[in-house]
Amino acid sequence: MKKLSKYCLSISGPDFEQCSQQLQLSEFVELRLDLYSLSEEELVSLLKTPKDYIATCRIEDEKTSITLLKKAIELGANFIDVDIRRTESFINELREYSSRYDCKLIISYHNYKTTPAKEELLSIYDRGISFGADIMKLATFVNSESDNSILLGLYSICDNLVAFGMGELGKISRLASLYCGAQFTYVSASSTSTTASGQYSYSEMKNIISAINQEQDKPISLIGFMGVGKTTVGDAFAKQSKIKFIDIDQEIEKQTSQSISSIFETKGEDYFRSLESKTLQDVTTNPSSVISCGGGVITREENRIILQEKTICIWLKADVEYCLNQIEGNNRPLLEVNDPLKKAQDLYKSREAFYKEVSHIVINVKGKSIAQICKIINEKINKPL
Ligand SMILES: O=C1C[C@@](O)(C(=O)O)C[C@@H](O)[C@@H]1O
Ligand SMILES: [Mg+2]
Repeated sequence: MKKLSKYCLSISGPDFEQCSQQLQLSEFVELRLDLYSLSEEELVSLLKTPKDYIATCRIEDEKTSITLLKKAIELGANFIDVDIRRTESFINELREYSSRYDCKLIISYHNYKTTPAKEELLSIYDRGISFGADIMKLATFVNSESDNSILLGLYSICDNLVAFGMGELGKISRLASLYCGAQFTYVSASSTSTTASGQYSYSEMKNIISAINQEQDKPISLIGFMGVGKTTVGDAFAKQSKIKFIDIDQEIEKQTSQSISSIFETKGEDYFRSLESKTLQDVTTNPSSVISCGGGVITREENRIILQEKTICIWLKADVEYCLNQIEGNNRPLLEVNDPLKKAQDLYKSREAFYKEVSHIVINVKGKSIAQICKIINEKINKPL
């Protein structure tokens, strides 16, 4: 099945103009056919919308409801929502009809007063599934925090479930359900056009989730001592994730047509650090990339601010001996001294606190393969939504 948006905007209407306006807001909507007053022509135009939608009709009269829902099925509904309290023949007829089209069946249970005990909800769930529900929806009124636990606890037992609480106290379960396994959650067009109590508006829900996931639109930066494997890991991770790889040192060498050692030699470390800052500032504007930094990038405050605020900063951590071992034979200008180990240890000591301060994620790399490190990065940065 096609991947749906996580937010199902319940269109409250009631007239055609309002429906059309609200429809603009989301790629996935619920058409509450019982709430609108539309002409035949307007209804057909609404049901022909290219958006993904659930058609719901809570009109008592089963005949009228069946006619409207069948029309929706014919005109492109992705789902129809049928209340479990309907007669068996009503449910069977619509299940049979929807199965002839590319339309799934949601069977829903609502309780506007309370949240029944877990056992009762489970038996309602089982009944819905046995009627042929593709998704079983349980929406109950939440009177205490423990009602939220009951509803959310069902996700660990039931598949194809959308369960959440109504009312002010249930609000949080509408958000949390997405993190428990719900395929989608219902939202409203605005705080004044909710179709049930406790719904977040579409923009509220999006804002909350993007605040939770705030790092996601940022590039990944790798910091850590020279030789720890930032370039190798960064390159491998970028290839595997099909995103851009940027190595700051390589970038500077490209731009100046000079090697890092020769920049150090001819222009000095301060000059190099300025180039590094400028490059870091430029490359951190690209969200889908991995940026491998030089080991000393954190010595400048302006760089630390950029890394912390504009990137998901990962510290690849290992002791100095391990790092020196890795770079044996490589040309590292800062270690062109009589006692490189001592120099490296001093450098590490002066930088360690900065690595720690700036990084959002720390990975101990010693004894791990590149593939293992990439896997850990993936696990740590991947958010469910
Ligand atoms: O059943 C549901 C869920 C809902 O009741 C809610 O609480 O968001 C809103 C209804 O429009 C929809 O059919
Ligand atoms: Mg490097």
